[in-house]
Amino acid sequence: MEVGSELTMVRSKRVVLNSRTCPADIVIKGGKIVEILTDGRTSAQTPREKILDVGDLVVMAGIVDSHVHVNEPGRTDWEGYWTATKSAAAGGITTIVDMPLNSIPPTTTLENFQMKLQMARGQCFVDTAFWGGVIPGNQAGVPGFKCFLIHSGVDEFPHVAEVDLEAAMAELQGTGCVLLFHAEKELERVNPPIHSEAPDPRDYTTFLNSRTDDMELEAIRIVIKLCFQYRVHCHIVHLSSAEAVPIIQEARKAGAPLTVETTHHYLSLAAEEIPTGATHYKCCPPIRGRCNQEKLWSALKAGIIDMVVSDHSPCTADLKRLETGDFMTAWGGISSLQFGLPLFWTAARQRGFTLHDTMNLMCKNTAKLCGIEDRKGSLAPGKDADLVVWNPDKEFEVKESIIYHKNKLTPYLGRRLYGEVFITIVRGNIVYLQGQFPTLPSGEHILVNANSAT
Ligand SMILES: NC(=O)NC(NC(N)=O)C(=O)[O-]
Ligand SMILES: [Zn+2]
Ligand SMILES: [Zn+2]
Repeated sequence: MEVGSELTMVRSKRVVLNSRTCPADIVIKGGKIVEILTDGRTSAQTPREKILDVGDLVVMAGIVDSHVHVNEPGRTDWEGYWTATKSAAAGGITTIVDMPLNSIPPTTTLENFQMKLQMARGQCFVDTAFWGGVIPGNQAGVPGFKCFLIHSGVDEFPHVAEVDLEAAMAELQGTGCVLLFHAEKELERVNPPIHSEAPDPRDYTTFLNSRTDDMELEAIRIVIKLCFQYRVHCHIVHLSSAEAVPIIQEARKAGAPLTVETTHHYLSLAAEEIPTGATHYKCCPPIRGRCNQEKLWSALKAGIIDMVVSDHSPCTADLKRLETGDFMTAWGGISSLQFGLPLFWTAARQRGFTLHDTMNLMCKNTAKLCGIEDRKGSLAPGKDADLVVWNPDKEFEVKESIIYHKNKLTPYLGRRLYGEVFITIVRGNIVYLQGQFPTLPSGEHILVNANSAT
């Protein structure tokens, strides 16, 4: 079986279905799943050609990573569609959803959106969807939105004030669209800590103390208030502080249309292990302590956190300031797109999470957030034949030679992970086969609209 070929059936002894993991034949036609045959059933449609039998390898719905910064156009040297979607394919991710910032121009107008689509065309190894962006004054209608309550890290994507949010949410009322929040807020410090001498910027705790839990908590309180006030689906991206879990839980119990994600960094890394000057670990909100990490895992297990994404946010190596190790001026963002599944699984398998939980947290719920669950995120007749074939029991090392995204600078270099991806299939096409890629990318561009995939 060679890369690029269009399959007609995938057979495995371990297919992750909605209710169980079992032997099954997935019959594919025209890029769609037409039948899933279990319990030894065959059907008249069982095809005779292009059958891929993967034996005991796990077959799961392709991952939908709803939080990826592809910085093309404008900062393609940070990350572009070719390298980002190649990295996604190598990681079993069959759809990425591109954030509206770090590209120049940002996706804050329909015209800028058209430009993004143009740049993505013919460069995508996997399907690519797009979020729009809300910044002060642009409450124009674009599908699905992201906004910041604190400086975004790039000047061309300013953060919003509550008054901007009120306008945006009034515009969104009744549209079924979701508003995503980078929920951190600068706080006036009544009596700021007086330091005898300036804290060392190379020391991770200096950065950690500049992005405290209460900055997330205050921002999330505002999101919850607006969520109730306007009854618009609000989504908190990359939750880092577990201190916010109780108020999120309480708001959801009270019926707030609120969802929340966390990222692989907060689940796999802890402040205590970040070396001095290791600015490739810098992201906003920051990676917090081990105790916080355990509470995030508990919230994930309890279903209070709905999904796990990468927040792949690369930049050029120089912006990471590794030579000075200055956390305060280094770019905030971690590269990790390709390793999401093994990162999550390596830790989750020890905490009693199942393959089924993994599919829910990384495929089904993220597809639902983006309004593309009718065609992505789980295995069922009628859905796109997006599959990842992987071995949960196979350990491998993150080596620079296997990293496909542009910025090879990731905190996970050298780490040994469980869950090697072998084959990635997008709409019936093999787009990755153990280190090989098709000559022509096959990804298509999906407009993210909470109402429908167009
Ligand atoms: N401009 C960014 O890419 N920001 C991102 N940076 C992080 N997470 O450190 C983000 O998601 O906020
Ligand atoms: Zn963010
Ligand atoms: Zn982000």
